[in-house]
Amino acid sequence: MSAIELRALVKRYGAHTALGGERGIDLTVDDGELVAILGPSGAGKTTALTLVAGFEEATSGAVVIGGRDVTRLPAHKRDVGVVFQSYALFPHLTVGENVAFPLRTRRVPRAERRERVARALATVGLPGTEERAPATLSGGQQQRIALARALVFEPRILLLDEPLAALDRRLRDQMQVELRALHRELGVTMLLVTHDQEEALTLSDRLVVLHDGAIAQEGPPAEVYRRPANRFVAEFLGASNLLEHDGGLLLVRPEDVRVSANGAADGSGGSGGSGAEDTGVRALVEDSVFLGSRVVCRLRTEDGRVLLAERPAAEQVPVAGERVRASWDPERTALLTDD
Ligand SMILES: Nc1ncnc2c1ncn2[C@@H]1O[C@H](COP(=O)(O)OP(=O)(O)OP(=O)(O)O)[C@@H](O)[C@H]1O
Repeated sequence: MSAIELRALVKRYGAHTALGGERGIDLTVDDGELVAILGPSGAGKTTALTLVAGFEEATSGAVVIGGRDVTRLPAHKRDVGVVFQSYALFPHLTVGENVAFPLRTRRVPRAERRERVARALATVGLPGTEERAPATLSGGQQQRIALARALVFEPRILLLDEPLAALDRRLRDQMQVELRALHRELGVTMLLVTHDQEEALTLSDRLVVLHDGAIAQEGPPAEVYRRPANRFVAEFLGASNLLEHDGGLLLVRPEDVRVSANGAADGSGGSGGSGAEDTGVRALVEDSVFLGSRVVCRLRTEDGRVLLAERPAAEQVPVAGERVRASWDPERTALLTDD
């Protein structure tokens, strides 16, 4: 059964349509799935979550949770846990009291409360912190407490709005891994909102790209990345070379651009050899930027176009001023037609 269903969902604020465009949003999230909603600022991501959570009421359409129409049901009756970017812990309450909060409002008896709080804190890797004040914890720890608070009443669905945005890069990477592990362990359905494409690609089973309140594309992350429906999706998901081709735009991801010394035979080494020579172009290396494990080269083709190539730093990488040949496997490209 599907965990969440959005049916022709629309939210307007006055004359402004925040979500739903002309036809409304249709989206199904399966039981136990982790779906990421990705989009730029103002795309309607938070609006979508607040409608599922019940913090705002839909203008039209329906929200169905576990087969039940909850469109007009208040938030606390929806069996949905929510985690926001700013951990929003109550500063005057201890960690234990913070996590116990949803159990209190649900009138769970004291002894059971204590047990479930301890379990939730252990789940997020912070056992025994009940008596601490939130202010004595790091940002990452506070975010884990917020997660424990959302999990403590064992909701069927967890909504996460930019849950890692306030954390620094290293902690964010670590928490991404932990969130995935938690998702696997608990089997809870997760709907996550982010504007960070890497986070969405890393975390989700399925990706929904929002643009101006409408779904631009949805699908498994690798598929959306490799076969974007249009230019907006292609560029939003990562660096893109877009080349005019037969009345369409040919997408070549920078990591698929091979660079070899000018004039050298291309496609050697048995990498499929499917016509790589046909797509090879001569270019000048304008710049070569070292990124640790990778190097990004900006190439200028003979007809004046810029081409980005991203190569593993372990490879022989060309330097600025070098003349090279750039090529790619046609099978690794996608033709964008609907722009
Ligand atoms: N309470 C509100 N009143 C009026 N307009 C609103 C309200 N909430 C959101 N909007 C508008 O609806 C649109 C979608 O907003 P929303 O917050 O859902 O976008 P978002 O994709 O989450 O963006 P961000 O990544 O910046 O949070 C925006 O144009 C926003 O200004």
